[in-house]
Amino acid sequence: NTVLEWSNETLNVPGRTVELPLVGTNMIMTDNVDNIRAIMTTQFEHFGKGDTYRKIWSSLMRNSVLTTDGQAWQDNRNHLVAHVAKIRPTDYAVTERHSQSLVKVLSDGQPHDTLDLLNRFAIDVVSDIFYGTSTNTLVSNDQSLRDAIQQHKDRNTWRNLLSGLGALLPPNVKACETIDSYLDGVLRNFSPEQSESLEERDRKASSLLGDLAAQGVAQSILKDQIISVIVGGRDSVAIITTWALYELVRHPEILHELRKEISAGIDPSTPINPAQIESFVFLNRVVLETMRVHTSVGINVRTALRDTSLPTGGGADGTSPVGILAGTNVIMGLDSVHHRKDIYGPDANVFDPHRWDSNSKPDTWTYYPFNRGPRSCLGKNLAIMKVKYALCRLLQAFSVIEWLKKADGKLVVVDVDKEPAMKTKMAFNTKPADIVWLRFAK
Ligand code: HEM
Repeated sequence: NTVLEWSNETLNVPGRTVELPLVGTNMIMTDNVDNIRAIMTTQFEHFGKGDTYRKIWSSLMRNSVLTTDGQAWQDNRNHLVAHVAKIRPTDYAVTERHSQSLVKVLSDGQPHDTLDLLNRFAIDVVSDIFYGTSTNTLVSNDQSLRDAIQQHKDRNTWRNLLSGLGALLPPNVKACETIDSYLDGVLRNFSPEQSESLEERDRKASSLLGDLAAQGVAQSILKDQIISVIVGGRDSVAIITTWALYELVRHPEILHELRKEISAGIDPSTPINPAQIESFVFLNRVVLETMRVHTSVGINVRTALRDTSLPTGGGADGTSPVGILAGTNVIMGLDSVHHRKDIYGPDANVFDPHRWDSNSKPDTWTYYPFNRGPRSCLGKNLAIMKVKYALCRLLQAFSVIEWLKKADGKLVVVDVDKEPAMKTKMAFNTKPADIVWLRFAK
């Protein structure tokens, strides 16, 4: 649970680039922004997810945009771009519906595993938007899909850590079958004509799945696209919203300021429209700061697809180019950049949305919650909308939010002034190391 602190300390050398002495694999770690820029953009073709990652993760993410490189990746991205990169007006109504389900579940006065509920919220919204039939995990007793994705990730995180050896180990076969049978069911039951209303029929027909199916795209490619929006659109939204709530509870004065902005701008009984979300300047700063302090892909790895070099970070003074052999794994310490004191100042580790008061547009090469360049997040706009929408509705619905922790087998309310900060763990994404138990009250 200290991987982020470790990466930041380890990189505190001239050139901020180090070779990690691991047996059986070449590994370089860097948070030098010139090197990150090269990997993400100027030398984009030299680096990719690589064969080992694909062998391990295709059991969950198939041959989708999330696992492929080269032409296969480009083809996948082309299938998705028109739908995933834009927000349709109906997406707000969908997000409103699932936000209300979230509020309902949280209204029982009990502490909840916030990340789990927000994962369910996120998957319910993306399934509804991209193929018109929500997983409805927030309201259903059947959590088999959620459990299968989790079990799959838990096993594969270990396989990933073992790198080439991990690729030889089997994935969680039962979880694979559950996910595959879910995807088959989505395709089998997809029928816009049988919708209950004209609005629903049009929404399904013009969705990602409706559009690709109408173009005659093969079934296995359709499954690749569906799983990429489910996996891509789930964890990060939940992680960022969970960290935002956690930071708001720990900073009552910021929570108060945000509540004021939201309550002056929207009515709890009418859906929130795009202009209203756009108008919330402080909400934007809270989300920007949450994604800086708690980057959901805080460590991102690329494999060199050929012999190449990084522009800087080598030699005694850290300014020479660094030779990179094909197959070398290069770890980008993105969270580490976000905590660099030479970039963000002496208070780089402090959560302070006001740091964005005079500069509400982050610098491209020192702020990367969504990556940069050709492989940046396709769902960025939707992601930000979902996070903001959920926060607005939760803060409107509940006037009290408490953070609880387990002590002697019981959950007790935390004294936020005394409680040490939550650690971050590495598990596919970078996320809270412990369960974030929150209790909401009206
Ligand atoms: C706050 C929420 C989100 C964050 C912080 C986030 C962040 C990221 C990051 C860092 C990547 C690059 C991953 C890599 O290089 O391996 C990525 C890729 C991607 N994201 Fe997101 N994401 C979020 C939400 C979403 C949503 C809602 C969708 C919608 C379906 C989505 C779809 C994708 C897709 C399809 C890719 C793959 C792009 C490619 O490889 O070409 N993301 N995201």
